[in-house]
Amino acid sequence: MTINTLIHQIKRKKSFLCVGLDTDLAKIPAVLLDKEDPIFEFNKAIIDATHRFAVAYKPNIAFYEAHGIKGWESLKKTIAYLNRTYPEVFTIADAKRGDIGNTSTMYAKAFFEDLDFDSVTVAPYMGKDSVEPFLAFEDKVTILLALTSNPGAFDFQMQQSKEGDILYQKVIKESLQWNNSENLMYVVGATKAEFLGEIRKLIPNNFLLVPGVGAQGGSLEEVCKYGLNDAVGLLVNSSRGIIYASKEQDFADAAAQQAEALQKQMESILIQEKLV
Ligand SMILES: O=C(O)c1cc(=O)[nH]c(=O)n1[C@@H]1O[C@H](COP(=O)(O)O)[C@@H](O)[C@H]1O
Repeated sequence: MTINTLIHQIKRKKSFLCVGLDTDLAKIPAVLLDKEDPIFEFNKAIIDATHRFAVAYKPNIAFYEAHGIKGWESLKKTIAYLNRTYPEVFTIADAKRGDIGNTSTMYAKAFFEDLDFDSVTVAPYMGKDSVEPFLAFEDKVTILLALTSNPGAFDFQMQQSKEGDILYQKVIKESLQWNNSENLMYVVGATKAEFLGEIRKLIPNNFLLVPGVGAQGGSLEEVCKYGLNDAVGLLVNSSRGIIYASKEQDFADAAAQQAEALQKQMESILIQEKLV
């Protein structure tokens, strides 16, 4: 899916919600555990219940890899279901990959060709040659970690060099020089909303993937205040806050209610900002 199609979907659904599929067997309803593939059954029910309110889905690959071949099969079935049933949604493989060039090419093939995700999250710290193999897929989107939501973001990303550059800002500035940088999105944690104004000065047009509302305590209003641009420019992710709204049989309805509540907040902000 192109970024223009994503923008069209955001305006149509009046939502920039991304639902995170961080599916944990210890947290899903017990009734599903007897099924042949509980992770897929859970994901399918969540997707069917929430797709009206969301424009993107983001399976976090760790939750699948933890179960070996069976987990990878659940992931394959989930992305195939999304692509077949809801081709209008944007899909994100949250894999946080990046390695020497030939290895990155193989990661890119895994997520873009074999699994056919629209995008993948990539860690920038091995530099240009580790990211360009992802950018070489011109019809796909590479999502670079800029300023992450976790407390450890201050360990390295916020460090200032002698020349005065802050590391996450250097990552953004340098990456704009790379081939096909128009296919880049950036991760900025909702817990770091106060930095979004500065970030928007560097990248007024790129989309930002913003995780950290809900369970991590980030505020949607704060994120929108500094992060919105003329094309909306935001995908705000919530995982646990939506998918684990109930551990009972009503889990899908409960997830839909949480997704709808976020969508309604987004809709009123979009209307207020005259973006829809
Ligand atoms: O790349 C990400 O999506 C990501 C980056 C970041 O800075 N912080 C962050 O929480 N994430 C991911 O976003 C999701 C957040 O989940 P919840 O806190 O449950 O909404 C998890 O899958 C995280 O791995």
